[in-house]
Amino acid sequence: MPKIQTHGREKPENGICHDDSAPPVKAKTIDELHSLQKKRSAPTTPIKDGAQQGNAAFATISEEERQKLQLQLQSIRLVKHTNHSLGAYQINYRMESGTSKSKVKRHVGKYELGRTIGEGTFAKVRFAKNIETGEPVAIKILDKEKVLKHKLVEQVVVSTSRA
Ligand SMILES: Nc1ncnc2c1ncn2[C@@H]1O[C@H](COP(=O)(O)OP(=O)(O)OP(=O)(O)O)[C@@H](O)[C@H]1O
Repeated sequence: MPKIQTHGREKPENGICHDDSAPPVKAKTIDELHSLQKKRSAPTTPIKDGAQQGNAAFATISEEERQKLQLQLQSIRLVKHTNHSLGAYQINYRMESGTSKSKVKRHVGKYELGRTIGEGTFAKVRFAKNIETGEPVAIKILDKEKVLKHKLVEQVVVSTSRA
């Protein structure tokens, strides 16, 4: 096999090879070297308006793409908001109480509502405590819409009058 020629190259010092392809750095002090490194790593891609408004993530994409991304972000936020503040129980409770309040009631009369302990087809059952006596009870919260839809009002009236 023919030997590979290494014209113009000196023998490696101490067996260590050097990459001589890059031009030598002309810096005499550490500060000069740092400023040269900063200049080299500066962005070369032209920055659009978005970056100037502090929106660097959208700096190198088109206006149409930016709008699409913003829409996606908004819908993600909406889903998160819905999960946190509009759980099934809360919707049911608002229907049952007949109000359009966005806050969930923590009290029903003298009862302080606690965690949900069961769920049926038309109702949720929550743990509650009588704030006067401390007596624990189970409170059934009916889904008004479902009760009306299935014409169960009479049944509900009968069962509550028995209790
Ligand atoms: N007094 C109670 N104490 C403790 N848990 C209860 C009480 N009443 C109901 N639960 C719990 O709540 C769940 C839902 O009760 P609910 O009466 O609404 O429905 P269900 O009769 O069990 O079911 P469905 O309405 O679908 O026939 C029950 O399965 C039970 O686990």
